[in-house]
Amino acid sequence: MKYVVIKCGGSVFDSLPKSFYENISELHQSGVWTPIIVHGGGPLISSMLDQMGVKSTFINGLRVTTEEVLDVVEMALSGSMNKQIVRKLNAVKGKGYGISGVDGSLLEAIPTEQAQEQDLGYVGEVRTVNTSIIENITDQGFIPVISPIGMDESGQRFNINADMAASSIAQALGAKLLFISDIPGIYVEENGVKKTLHYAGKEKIEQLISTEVIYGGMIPKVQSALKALAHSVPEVSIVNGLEQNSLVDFMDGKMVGTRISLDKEMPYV
Ligand SMILES: Nc1ncnc2c1ncn2[C@@H]1O[C@H](COP(=O)(O)OP(=O)(O)O)[C@@H](O)[C@H]1O
Ligand SMILES: CC(=O)N[C@@H](CCC(=O)OP(=O)(O)O)C(=O)O
Repeated sequence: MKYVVIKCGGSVFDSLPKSFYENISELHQSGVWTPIIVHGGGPLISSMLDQMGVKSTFINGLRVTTEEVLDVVEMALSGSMNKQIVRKLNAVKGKGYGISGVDGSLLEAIPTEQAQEQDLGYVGEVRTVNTSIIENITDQGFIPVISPIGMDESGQRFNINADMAASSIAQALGAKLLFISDIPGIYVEENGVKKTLHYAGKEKIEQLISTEVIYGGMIPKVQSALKALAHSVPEVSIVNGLEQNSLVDFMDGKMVGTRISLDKEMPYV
């Protein structure tokens, strides 16, 4: 089976058009590609924490996660966000099947190195993806919709950045990986003019992080993209979910958003 992991960012979720879900459903029905949705929900978590008067901070794009924050993260992601996406898919005759990384121990997690070094609390990364859970769902004709909460052997939950979770799932399946976000790709500024890169190689990305042109939530996104490419993921792009055909164009191999690569030069231009 040929999989494509579609990571849907919380930044753009509220604005995604119905056609976004129709495109995923049509892709699934075409029978060539099996989509898997991995979603975030950072803005919803932040607003729920705000309402509760709990302060929340980020270090290099990762949320410092106490036990109290973890409760809200799980509610927002595995409850609200996950079910909203399933409903939106099902409303266009897609066959969404919501599952959290905890269910069936889909995402076995360990604390990230950064969590240990910088006191991020319960921030995890994926150690193992139990792909049989995904295969069972897709074999039954469903589109898995996955929230990025992981668990270790002792039952401890971890908050996993959704870009990192999507990358790990794509690596485990050798799937294509598409990041849907609220920007048309990676921005750079040249002579005071902001432009979007159509292509970004590893060296360029490292330079953009070190010069802070890439910051915040874009850091784990590009790092996850590079890690995926180094581990059997054939293609990774970042696209704007608000552009009508971004998913279809990506699947057709057209130039859309920013294509990430390990190479300095774009391989096919
Ligand atoms: N160089 C850059 N180009 C584009 N966006 C960037 C860049 N550096 C940081 N960002 C920020 O990254 C955000 C996307 O990451 P994030 O907020 O985590 O979104 P998502 O919820 O879609 O994963 C953009 O909205 C933008 O504010
Ligand atoms: C550790 C960490 O930062 N986890 C993220 C999980 C959600 C997420 O990644 O959502 P987006 O894709 O919308 O950014 C968080 O708590 O916000």
